[in-house]
Amino acid sequence: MTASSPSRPVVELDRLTRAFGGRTVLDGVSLNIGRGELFGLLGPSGSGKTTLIKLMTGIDRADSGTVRLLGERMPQLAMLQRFGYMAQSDALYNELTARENLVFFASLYGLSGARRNERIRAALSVVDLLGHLNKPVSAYSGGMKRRLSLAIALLHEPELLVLDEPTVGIDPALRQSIWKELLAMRDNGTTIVLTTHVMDEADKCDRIGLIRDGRLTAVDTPEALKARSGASTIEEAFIVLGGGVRS
Ligand SMILES: Nc1ncnc2c1ncn2[C@@H]1O[C@H](COP(=O)(O)OP(=O)(O)OP(=O)(O)O)[C@@H](O)[C@H]1O
Repeated sequence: MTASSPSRPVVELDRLTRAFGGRTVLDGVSLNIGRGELFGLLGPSGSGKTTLIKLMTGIDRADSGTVRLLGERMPQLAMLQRFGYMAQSDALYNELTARENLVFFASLYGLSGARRNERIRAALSVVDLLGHLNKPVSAYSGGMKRRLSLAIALLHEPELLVLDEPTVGIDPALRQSIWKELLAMRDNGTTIVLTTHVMDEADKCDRIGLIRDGRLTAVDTPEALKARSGASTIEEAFIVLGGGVRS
């Protein structure tokens, strides 16, 4: 299979291990995610979700194991143009306006001219920030900063989106419209990997990975996880299948 083979998984994680100060935080995580899949990582606080996302995107390096995104071995700087990443803490320039932030990231992604302006408007419209384009980010609320971070991740229409808690701090109406957009992108073939604590969001994913103490305890569709655990909700399935309760 070549790196760009359409049948090759978009995300390939093989036996990833990561320890901090002698404490193992990820313990042999292997996972494949296919093209056009919406995959949710669900786990209690401290279970290793963000660490896994950081290894996936090349922000951090595994102690052992390998990561391939879109067939390419990570970490690799050139890959930044091929996926969109939204970190848990917003990586924004506070002294710049939203537009200036977007122009900066657009240049990193190689977007310019009319196409750049068109993509800036489209991404801001998804997160309902068009009316705040020229405000400095320092005047944004926490939720607005999350929304701008999401717009940056979507800016270059990447074939893979990796989103760490994308809807935290976002009100329910906008959360719903963002989910509509995510599902539409998935339907158009975008692969999406996200972390969430919101059970009804997990239910919307094609597959969910339950993570606890740095291990994937179950990976399946929401329906199959519920059936397997005899639960009627993802929340119950999560507890039965070793996801534990969020501390
Ligand atoms: N750079 C680091 N140095 C030391 N410990 C770390 C580091 N990064 C993460 N950890 C530890 O690794 C564990 C997993 O953290 P991680 O952020 O991946 O969890 P999480 O599942 O994303 O949690 P949350 O849902 O609260 O964001 C935690 O115990 C955390 O304290």
